[in-house]
Amino acid sequence: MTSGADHRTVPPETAAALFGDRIDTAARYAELLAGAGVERGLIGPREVPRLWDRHILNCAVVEELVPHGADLVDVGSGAGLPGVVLGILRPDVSVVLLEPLLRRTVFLREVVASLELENVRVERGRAEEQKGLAADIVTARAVAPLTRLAGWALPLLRKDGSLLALKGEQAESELESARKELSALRPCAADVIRVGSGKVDPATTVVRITVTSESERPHPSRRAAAGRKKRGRKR
Ligand SMILES: C[S@@+](CC[C@H](N)C(=O)[O-])C[C@H]1O[C@@H](n2cnc3c(N)ncnc32)[C@H](O)[C@@H]1O
Repeated sequence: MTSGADHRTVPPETAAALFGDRIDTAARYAELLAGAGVERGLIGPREVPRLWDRHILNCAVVEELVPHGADLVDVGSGAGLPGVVLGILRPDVSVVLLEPLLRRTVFLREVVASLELENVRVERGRAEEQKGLAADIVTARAVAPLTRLAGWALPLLRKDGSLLALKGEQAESELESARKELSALRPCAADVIRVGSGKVDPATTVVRITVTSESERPHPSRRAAAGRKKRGRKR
């Protein structure tokens, strides 16, 4: 994959502070997004001047919520946000970029190879169809409404693992209206946090949903059957 230097993708000072010795790799990713990413329609041309502030840095600050050595699945990775950014910043974290669309997985594979990201791999598929993935962290940005997203992500998580959904200003109200459905999916705790204050403006809003039990909540019909069985035994 070729990439031309583009003055609009020169990293701002805040980027150097956040990425440290990974800044050159992050800058190459910005060039790939602005070049092949735009040419192939993975990112809109109008996003190029705000690639760093609105996309890369906004995703990078989520890094502080990712435990050391975590297995991370980025659902609906698209052009690699936030998964590629987190993979660049955190070589200790194993990242799976999960994306159903062929065109996007081709781009993602080229990015991973070009940036030599040994801790990142690409899986083509839909989140709700995954059987073999087990994660400590699932990330998602601009993929689906919270309840649908949680329905896909919570089964992928180990106990104490978290879904980190990057959301906009409506995060609190979205979470409040989703709470009942969330607890029916799997025992979990949820909150809204803002990360990166002083590093990005505005700070990134994340809905965090943490799985609090090993087992999945049984399907209501199975719960009813189990109840009948128990009552039957007493008689
Ligand atoms: C609006 S894009 C966002 C891409 C990227 N996360 C970002 O913030 O730029 C939504 C992405 O989710 C993917 N997607 C849609 N349904 C999905 C599913 N069921 N499982 C996994 N990914 C899905 C789409 O193919 C698309 O790449």
